[in-house]
Amino acid sequence: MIEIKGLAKKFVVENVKKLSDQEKQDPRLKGRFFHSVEDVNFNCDKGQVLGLLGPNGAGKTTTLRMLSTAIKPTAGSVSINGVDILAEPLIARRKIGFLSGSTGLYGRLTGRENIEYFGRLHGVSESDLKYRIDELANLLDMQSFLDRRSESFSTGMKQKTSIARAVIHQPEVVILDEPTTGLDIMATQTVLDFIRRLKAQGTPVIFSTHHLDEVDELCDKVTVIDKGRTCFDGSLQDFKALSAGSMHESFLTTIKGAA
Ligand SMILES: Nc1ncnc2c1ncn2[C@@H]1O[C@H](COP(=O)(O)OP(=O)(O)OP(=O)(O)O)[C@@H](O)[C@H]1O
Repeated sequence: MIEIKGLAKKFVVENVKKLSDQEKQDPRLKGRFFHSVEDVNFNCDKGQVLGLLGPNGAGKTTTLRMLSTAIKPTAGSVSINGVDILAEPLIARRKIGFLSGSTGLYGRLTGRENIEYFGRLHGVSESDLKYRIDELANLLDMQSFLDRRSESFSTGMKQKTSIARAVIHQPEVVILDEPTTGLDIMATQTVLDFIRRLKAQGTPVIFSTHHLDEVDELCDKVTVIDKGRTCFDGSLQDFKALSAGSMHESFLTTIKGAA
């Protein structure tokens, strides 16, 4: 179980002139600080999949980067199965599998070598590593390119390799930032099936997306963030019930309600 309470993150703005017009008018800009995330709350239980939604710039990536321990919150708490990630970041890091939107692979290494490298960093034994990589390559349909240098990979190949790398150590919680962005229909389905399998194994999965059909297909829970604040947090059924029409209408209702 992962529990997020009152999460906040502000960044120093070096030069206000460099902000976009939208950011200059954003109420989160306060003096020298841009408060990207102001008050985010949600939790995700064993075997649940949570879809994190929100307009561009809402604070989804900043939130997920805090959960992954990549950046430190200004305020709030995150606990994973009772471990406070701020108090014990090293222990927490082993419990988390994180796919960032900009995860770079080492181009000179093959897909397999990239995954092995991360596995070793996480202390996975050599025998487990071989077994796990074979298993992940099967699940993510990677056999045809696994032993090629990753510099020549397509977007889908890179994303599958990055996902395998993120979960090589069998984390207790999986966090994926827009895992299907830029993927074709087949690769998207492979990634969605993979998330479904994590759920079946009891692993909580939190993923951000702009695709409401994916949320409908996979999620038990929905959290909507707008301007750095949680404006909806509930079950998929409750989210759908916000509107008699489509999920798009439900989404717009949560955003309008927050305005
Ligand atoms: N290091 C930083 N310094 C200053 N501002 C930042 C920094 N990182 C993010 N921001 C700002 O915080 C806001 C939230 O950004 P974030 O990337 O979390 O949004 P998002 O919801 O993931 O958006 P998208 O859907 O477009 O990916 C944006 O206005 C962004 O420019």
